[in-house]
Amino acid sequence: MTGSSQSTNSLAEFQIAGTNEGSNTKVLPAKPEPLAFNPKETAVIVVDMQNAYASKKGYLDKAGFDVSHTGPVIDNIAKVIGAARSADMPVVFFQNGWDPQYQEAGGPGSPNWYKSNALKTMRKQPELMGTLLAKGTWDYELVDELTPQEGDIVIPKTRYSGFYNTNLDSMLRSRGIRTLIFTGIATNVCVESTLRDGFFLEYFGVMLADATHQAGPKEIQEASLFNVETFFGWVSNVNDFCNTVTGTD
Ligand SMILES: NC(=O)N/C=C\C(=O)O
Repeated sequence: MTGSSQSTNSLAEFQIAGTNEGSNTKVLPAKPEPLAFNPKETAVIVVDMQNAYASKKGYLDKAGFDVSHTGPVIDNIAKVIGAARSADMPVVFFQNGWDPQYQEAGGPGSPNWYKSNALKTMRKQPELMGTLLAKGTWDYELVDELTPQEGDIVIPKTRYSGFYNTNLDSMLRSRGIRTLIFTGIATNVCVESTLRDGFFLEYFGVMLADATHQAGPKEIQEASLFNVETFFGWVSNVNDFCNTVTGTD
């Protein structure tokens, strides 16, 4: 278990006392200190595991980002999803993108028009128009290895944060969810944006470092993990999460 100071233990004990069902509470090894959570009040969030972000010839690849190391992340997310399903935790899949005419992306009146690297790539290569992040295309689809099953929740989104203009918050609140386990791509964009918005809405956010992948140089992954563990939540890993949930630790 990481973080073994007196104050660290006190935090986990304090959190256990604050949960609704103390007897179900587990303690997840995490940085900057272990985090107490109740699996019945926890959901796994899978951010944008679409071909666009995880596959060669997808949007990120075409825009010049390195996606050659996403394979292990896909495998790790599959393990997290398996553990979550075995514990009856909701699994929420996000799909990022827009209608094929890109009305939902926003035009020149939207900062998204200027900042979206998908839109910029398509403006530079007009032959790609309609192929990147457009609903109904291969690019928009979730990768084959992470296909939602009955009971999973799939939410489309049009901006980086999964809380923006979606029913995520009400869907989580109606299920009594307090803790969110984050996986997906990209760590520093949609994963971090969603975790940050969750923090403002009083969710306890945990990023699983080896179930996320950055868009940009690898230092960006470290920067995002630093931001999370220092300011917005907790950082853990796939083995610790799965072992804690399935009770093998
Ligand atoms: N899913 C993401 O983190 N997306 C990052 C960039 C983009 O969608 O342009």
